[in-house]
Amino acid sequence: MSKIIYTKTDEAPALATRSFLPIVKAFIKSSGINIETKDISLAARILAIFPDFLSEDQRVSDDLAFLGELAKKPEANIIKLPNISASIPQLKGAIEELQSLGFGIPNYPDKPENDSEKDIKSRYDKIKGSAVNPVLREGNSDRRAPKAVKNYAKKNPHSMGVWSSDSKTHVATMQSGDFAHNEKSVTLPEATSVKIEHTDNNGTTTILKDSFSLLKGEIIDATVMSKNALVTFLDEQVADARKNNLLFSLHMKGTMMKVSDPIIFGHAVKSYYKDVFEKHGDIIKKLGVNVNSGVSNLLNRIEELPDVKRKEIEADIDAVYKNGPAIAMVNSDKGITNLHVPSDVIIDASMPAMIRTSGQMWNADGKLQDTKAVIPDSSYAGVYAATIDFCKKHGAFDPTTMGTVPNVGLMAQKAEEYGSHDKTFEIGSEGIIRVIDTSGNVLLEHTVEEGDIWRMCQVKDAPIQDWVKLAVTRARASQTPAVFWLDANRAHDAQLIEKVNTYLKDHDTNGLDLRILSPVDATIFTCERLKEGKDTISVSGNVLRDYLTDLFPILEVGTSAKMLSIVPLMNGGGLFETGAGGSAPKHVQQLLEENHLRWDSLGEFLALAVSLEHFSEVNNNAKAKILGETLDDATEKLLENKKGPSRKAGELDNRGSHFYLAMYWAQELAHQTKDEALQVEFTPIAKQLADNATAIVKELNDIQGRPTDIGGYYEPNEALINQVMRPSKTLNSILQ
Ligand SMILES: NC(=O)C1=CN([C@@H]2O[C@H](COP(=O)(O)OP(=O)(O)OC[C@H]3O[C@@H](n4cnc5c(N)ncnc54)[C@H](OP(=O)(O)O)[C@@H]3O)[C@@H](O)[C@H]2O)C=CC1
Ligand SMILES: O=C(O)CCC(=O)C(=O)O
Ligand SMILES: [Mg+2]
Repeated sequence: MSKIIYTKTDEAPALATRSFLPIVKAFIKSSGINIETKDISLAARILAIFPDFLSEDQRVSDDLAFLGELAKKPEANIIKLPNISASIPQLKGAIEELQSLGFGIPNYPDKPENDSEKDIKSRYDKIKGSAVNPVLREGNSDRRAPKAVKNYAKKNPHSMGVWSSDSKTHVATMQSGDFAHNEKSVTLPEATSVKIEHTDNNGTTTILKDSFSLLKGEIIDATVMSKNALVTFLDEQVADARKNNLLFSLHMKGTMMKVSDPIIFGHAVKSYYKDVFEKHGDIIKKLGVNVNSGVSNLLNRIEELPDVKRKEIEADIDAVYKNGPAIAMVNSDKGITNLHVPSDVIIDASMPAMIRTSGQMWNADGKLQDTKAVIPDSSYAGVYAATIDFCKKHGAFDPTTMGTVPNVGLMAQKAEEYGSHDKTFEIGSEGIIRVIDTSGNVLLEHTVEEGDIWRMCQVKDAPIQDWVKLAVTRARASQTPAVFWLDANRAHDAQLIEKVNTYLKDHDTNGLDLRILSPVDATIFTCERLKEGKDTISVSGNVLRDYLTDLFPILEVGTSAKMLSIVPLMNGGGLFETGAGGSAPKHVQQLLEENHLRWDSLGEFLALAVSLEHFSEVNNNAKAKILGETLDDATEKLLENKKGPSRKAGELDNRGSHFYLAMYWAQELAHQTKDEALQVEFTPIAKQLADNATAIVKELNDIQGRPTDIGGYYEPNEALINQVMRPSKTLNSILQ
């Protein structure tokens, strides 16, 4: 019999799991549904790849590999919570914590000096960045705001910063020399294998990637970001921000684009702190500073220097801030800047948050200020530029009246840019890069210079067919116009457009409003409709899937955590993601400081309901269907009664909202009449929960306002974390 797999992840979602999962288990126990937990936290993923460094009893199974295989099977039913996509500083933090707990795992070698270190680094690099989602996502993406969520937002709008037409905020992006402008693309007429070669100016050829196979109909593309063009662009933007008194901010995806974007981030660090790097270049080099990990790496490394020298460099860093431009802050109280670590400012969440806040970001004085949003590659920057222009012209969107933008995203089987890590290279020397097939044909070729970033992407044909089908299905089911966000002038998109036109013919599209528009035109079209209260499905590639499923939800309902996020797996299984947002590290901090967890598990409630529905269909289990339906009703009631977590200690938090969900769920089960056994089982439970509501909420709120301890960040202590997340004796005993 199949089961539901629940993932254990990191940070706020993992805390929430300790409170929510016991409730779920108690509710489904009598219905013949098995739930099993798989640990894909950063810590578990590290331990899983170093069995040879661990004692027998410390070893853990590779749950991610297991789930990756499961995702390809029809019986898959996985509830996937957000996990950390680790930047190098986070990875090192996790390693240090695990070592301090007695796990003998090796350090991360920044510059491996022998084969053993190379092996260690390559193992760690597989865990780095976005390493979970691409493995599990064996299907395309269907993300939308459920009606109940949308209605709640209309009645209880979140705050929206006003937009004025004289805002100086703007997007700065490259006009040439970037990935967008250098892209080349072909569709393969037949299956083949290709290798990637670099030939330098002396004719010496190096294999960058050995032969790997490609399928018939697969679209491949390759492109290059010129280092010189990038550095010139960044220098100009720093100067322009200074001149116009704008905050300098950089927005990119250092986690998902884990090879290319940290390099670009490093160039931005060097550009912004140019005076420091010019004056102290030798020492910085000697210290082995890794700029790609952000300015925090420089700050940590100079700690090793004698006081006088360290103070001199610190003074020069301060001078950079003084001479400007001012830099956007992640946390102005703690002096954490936009360039501290590459994982703090992630474009999918950072740009929408800024657009929601009148186009402003925080400066060092803790005040909001107009911003230059630097998005080096121009492939998708125009979407944000067009949204900002729209807000300047029409003012901020109004959550009480605006429409909604569901997304159908092409993402299966590591589609497009997000699958390019193993084919991305920082170029060592001037020359030519070629993608060559087994017959010696050159499929793609670029002239490159030292320091350029070259990458190749693929998207297979079957996922494209599945994506087109999903788009038509959603357009039909919701009777909503759907726009393919594809740019006929972009090499990759031009190939994709041909396929879209071909595969649309496989479906009945009669009466549907389906269009293909460039991302900028699609933004304008969608925003105009959105403002008028009309809905428009965005059908997009993998990067825009990521960007748009934060952009519109954050504007519409305040956070992407409230999204229903389904991945119908191509082999028939279901992957149910919980919301579209991340793991919000600052929520953990608040829990530790004041024992209040403001993480909202709404996305998890929605995901569990669809997972139960899927379970019922696959296993012919009528009870699972009822559990799913009643859970949805309970979620709606939770929204109506405003029992989501508050931001303030002493008020209802994540744990309290779980209690209310449990109570409403029990009440719905007690009221339904389709299954008598469930009704009989849950009637007394509903009564007990309701009778004890005041006491339970008091137990859950009274403990707040004081620091608490869970014994670790990446690998918290199980006993402590369970205690902290389940503090109500009354609730625990009812669940029992
Ligand atoms: N699917 C996955 O596994 C994903 C993982 N990530 C990872 O998450 C981490 C943080 O990413 P980041 O870009 O900061 O994005 P987050 O979504 O974690 O945070 C952005 C902001 O959204 C709000 N928010 C998000 N989720 C919730 C929730 N459930 N309840 C309440 N508020 C919420 C909070 O804002 P506010 O202050 O306005 O309340 C939060 O500060 C990174 O490690 C990233 O790689 C990111 C995206 C998806
Ligand atoms: O996997 C990740 O790092 C983030 C995923 C993400 O942001 C998304 O899918 O929306
Ligand atoms: Mg995202």
